[in-house]
Amino acid sequence: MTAIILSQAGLPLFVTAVALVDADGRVLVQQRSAHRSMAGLWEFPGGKVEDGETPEVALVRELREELGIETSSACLAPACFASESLGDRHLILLLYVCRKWSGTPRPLDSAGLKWVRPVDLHGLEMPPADKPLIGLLEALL
Ligand SMILES: Nc1nc2c([nH]c(=O)n2[C@@H]2O[C@H](COP(=O)(O)OP(=O)(O)OP(=O)(O)O)[C@@H](O)[C@H]2O)c(=O)[nH]1
Repeated sequence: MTAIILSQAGLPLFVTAVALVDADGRVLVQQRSAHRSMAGLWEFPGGKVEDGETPEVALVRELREELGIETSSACLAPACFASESLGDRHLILLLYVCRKWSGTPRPLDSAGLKWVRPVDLHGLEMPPADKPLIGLLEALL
């Protein structure tokens, strides 16, 4: 059982993200653009869960906004999560796996996209919260 630690600033920050997996077993990552925190790092597409949203609804929205693709909650399989301090907030990062969507991903809100084999995620510069997720994802895919 994992305890969720509340920061003094309030509730943890819930972020929902996805490993889109293609027919060759590769995973899509996007590069954070220059104007954002952690610029240049590679991350899984996704974002903050807004008030009134489930993590799945938020992820469907984020994939439309960030990549221009369509999927549905039923196509999002919960995979693993990370629990990491961001300093002033505590991040809970929920990672899903998705193998079914329509459209071709485009970098609508990032500096670029690339498809990588799960083992090659270890060689990418990713946010600290993502590091423990890589091995878990490798074991699942
Ligand atoms: N989408 C996504 N966010 C991640 C990952 N790993 C990770 O630490 N995060 C963090 O989760 C938050 C996601 O917020 P967001 O994508 O909705 O918004 P944002 O980048 O504009 O946030 P910002 O205010 O930190 O710049 C960011 O603080 C981001 O750094 C990841 O793999 N994917």
